[in-house]
Amino acid sequence: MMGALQQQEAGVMSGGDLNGGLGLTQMLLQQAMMINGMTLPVIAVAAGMWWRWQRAVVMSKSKLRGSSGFPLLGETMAYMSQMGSPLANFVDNKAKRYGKLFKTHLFFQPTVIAAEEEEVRMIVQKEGKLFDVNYPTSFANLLGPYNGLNIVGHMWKRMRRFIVANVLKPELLRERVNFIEDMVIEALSSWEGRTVFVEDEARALAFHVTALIVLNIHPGELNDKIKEDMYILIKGMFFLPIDLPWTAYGKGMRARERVVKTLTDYLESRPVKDDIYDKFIQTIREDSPEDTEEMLRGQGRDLLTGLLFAGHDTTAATMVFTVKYVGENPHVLAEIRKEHENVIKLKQPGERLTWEDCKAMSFTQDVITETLRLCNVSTTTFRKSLEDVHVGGKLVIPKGWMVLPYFRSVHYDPTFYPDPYKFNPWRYKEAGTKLPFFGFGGGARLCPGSELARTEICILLHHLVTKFDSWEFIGKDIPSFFPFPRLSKRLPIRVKPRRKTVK
Ligand code: HEM
Repeated sequence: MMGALQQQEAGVMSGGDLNGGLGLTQMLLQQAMMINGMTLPVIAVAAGMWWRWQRAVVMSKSKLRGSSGFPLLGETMAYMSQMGSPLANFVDNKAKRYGKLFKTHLFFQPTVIAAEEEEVRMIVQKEGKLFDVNYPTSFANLLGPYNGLNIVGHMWKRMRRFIVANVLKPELLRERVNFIEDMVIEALSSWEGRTVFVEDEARALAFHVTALIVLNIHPGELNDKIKEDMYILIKGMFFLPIDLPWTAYGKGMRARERVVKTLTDYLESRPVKDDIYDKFIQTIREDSPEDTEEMLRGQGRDLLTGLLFAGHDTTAATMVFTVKYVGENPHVLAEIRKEHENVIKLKQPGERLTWEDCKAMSFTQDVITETLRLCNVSTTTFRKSLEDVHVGGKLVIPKGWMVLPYFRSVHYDPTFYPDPYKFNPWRYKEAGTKLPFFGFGGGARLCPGSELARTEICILLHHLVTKFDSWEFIGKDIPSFFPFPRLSKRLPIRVKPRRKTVK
């Protein structure tokens, strides 16, 4: 006669439902409890000890110093709790204790964090050789499996080449400058005499620019629909992938379904074809003739979703913090205004701002760099080691570990940035040499949208400082930095019109 366990296995194996729907695991648990009330706690303790031992074995492979924290969670909670603060408490404290290259255990993975400039640079520069991207599963689920941040090797190189040559090429972006300027002028035309929430304005502006460049659509109903769902989707990316109706991730997944449907409907009915989507699909079709139509469409859609994500919230957050820092520092406002008024003086009446003007305004560019240094849009990025990495003959990063090059620590390192919490755009000129800056990442994955983002912010600043004398902050805003830099009140301001006009 078959024992109870064998019968269960037979039932499960044959897809049967012998015990009113009970699965094998539940039956095993039930039996364990029936045998002895003490068995379950014993199994739990033994499993915990085995797991700790396993983890200790894995962690000991790296000769770095560090700690592995609690069972299962490791040091994830401590790491996450610092994310809302502008300061890297967790990383700084660990670096003080263990050195600037240390080991820990995060998101169920043995991890090395690099907080020293030299190692941070090495990690981003060895992309595809010693390291590859390793973004959380929630990114792939919400942005789509073919999005640029989750693909590697040939597929990634092909997508990147395409983006650089067809989407973010300076010649193409040059043509968009008038459109960006028109949008800024229109937005600012209603700012006088009311409280303006800069975050709302910046998010709308940055989204409209990205949507025009990526989808070729202008502000309107379709644009608003995608924008609202993209906000929900993006929020979900930074939480554990637990798909329940009330979790941020679950809401993000529903928003993704809506974005995919909206995009699919739009792509089928759009009046002008031969756009980014079509060109990309054509590129892949020629390169990988074995890909099915469904795969091609998926890759096309994920390219669009990935760009909509990468392009707008990052830029919007930087706009908001630029307005905050410039408004709080009258001497910076005066200097930036001088630079922008000089540009106006050299122009004929009615002549427009150009891409070249923006690139040539060095103080403005330093203001943007300083904002990105302080406001932490990108605190780190996610990598994994492709092979054992040795430093000084010691195995420090074993193959397959998660690696976080910590940009924020470099940006706040007083060796490079004296008085690091001070907003000081002059530091770039004074330093003489190039300061280490990872606001747009580094190496082969360096942000291809940096010039577009800088131009958008420059145009916003141009009209802000030449139309308004200053802006007053309404109430006290509290900054938070997770998942993106935000201000608790969305930066409400009241502008003071400019009394003096140039020329
Ligand atoms: C201030 C605004 C922005 C910031 C701070 C920013 C930051 C970054 C960073 C740090 C990375 C590197 C990620 C990594 O190494 O894992 C990156 C990649 C990327 N960014 Fe940006 N970005 C901004 C604006 C934009 C814009 C406007 C676009 C385009 C519309 C864009 C498109 C991309 C793309 C496609 C990638 C992936 C590149 C690759 O994997 O090869 N970004 N960005």
